[in-house]
Amino acid sequence: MTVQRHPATSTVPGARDPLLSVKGLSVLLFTETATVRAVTDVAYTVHRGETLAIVGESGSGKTVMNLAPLGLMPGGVRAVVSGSVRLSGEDLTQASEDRLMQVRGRKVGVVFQDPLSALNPNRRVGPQIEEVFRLRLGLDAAASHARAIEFLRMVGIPEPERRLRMFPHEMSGGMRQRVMIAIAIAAEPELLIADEPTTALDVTIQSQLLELLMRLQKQLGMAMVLVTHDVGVVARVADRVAVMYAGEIVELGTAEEILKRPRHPYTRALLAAVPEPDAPVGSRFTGLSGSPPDLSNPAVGCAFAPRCPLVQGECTRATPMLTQAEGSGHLAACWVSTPQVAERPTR
Ligand SMILES: Nc1ncnc2c1ncn2[C@@H]1O[C@H](COP(=O)(O)OP(=O)(O)OP(=O)(O)O)[C@@H](O)[C@H]1O
Repeated sequence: MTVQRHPATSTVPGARDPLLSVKGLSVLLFTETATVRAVTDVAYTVHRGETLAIVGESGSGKTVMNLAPLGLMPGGVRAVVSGSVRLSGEDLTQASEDRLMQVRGRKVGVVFQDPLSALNPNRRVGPQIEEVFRLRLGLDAAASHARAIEFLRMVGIPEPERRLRMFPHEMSGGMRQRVMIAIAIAAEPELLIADEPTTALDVTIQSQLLELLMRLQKQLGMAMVLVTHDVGVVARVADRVAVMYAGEIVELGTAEEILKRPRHPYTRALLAAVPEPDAPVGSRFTGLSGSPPDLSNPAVGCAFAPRCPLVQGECTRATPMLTQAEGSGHLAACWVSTPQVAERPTR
């Protein structure tokens, strides 16, 4: 087996420079009818070998935050990215399109929710995987074929030679997702971004795929950013959690802190229906009453204020910045729950 851990992954999270360091990241999307402030001034880090879960309601900016800096915007919408996104020190916001393509293939692997949209339905699976090894690693046809078999085995697909001859629609959803995972890790990336990788599957398959991701992460020494709606997944997999609301990170801390002692009223509301910190996989965050704000027309103050049970005067006057609570590494952006919170400069 040629697959090995990245050498630096014996690092304890926090002990060295982060693998990914995001600062002041904002993303504007220009649609035909509006300018959407999809992500506003977010900052976070991901250390080697660590798993950061990103949670938040639909439309809160989780996908755009992760994919726009890599030049991957669904629907071909024009995205303007500002701030810095450093991967092993290299600022991706300054990278050329060619360089981003290399980064996507070799340094960062991406697994999407729907593998059917990422696989070509008209081609057998084998050539699609083999192509990845040829293009990303420069292997010849025989070596690519051997590697494809090796990687299908690694992601738990039995009889890989036979599966390589199948079309995507001949496989189950879980198996297709395993194929996507094999493609994402083909170049043994340092970072795996998994955007709701198990959402469309039944709970047993979800659990198996999570086990697989956790095993591969250890084996390859990858860091993982996992976008999820499932509190059970967070409890099982995440080291740290970032909670997003209306394009902003409103709370950031260890999984234990966030699940046991959430500070932001939004996080508390999300967790309300599943308060046990060791919720089983399949326990989704709740639907909250009210709707998130229109990101093409942001209001003054805290974006959650119109839905917040703790709202007070300050909340509709100024935007709270993500601020560390005294004596902990746990950050929240809330005037009420985090007394030392700072005001965000006007946008
Ligand atoms: N291709 C696109 N064209 C126009 N607007 C988009 C596009 N993709 C995302 N957006 C907008 O950007 C904002 C953030 O969307 P994003 O997909 O990042 O949210 P999300 O939190 O990942 O949601 P979900 O959990 O449903 O995947 C939303 O207002 C969304 O409508």
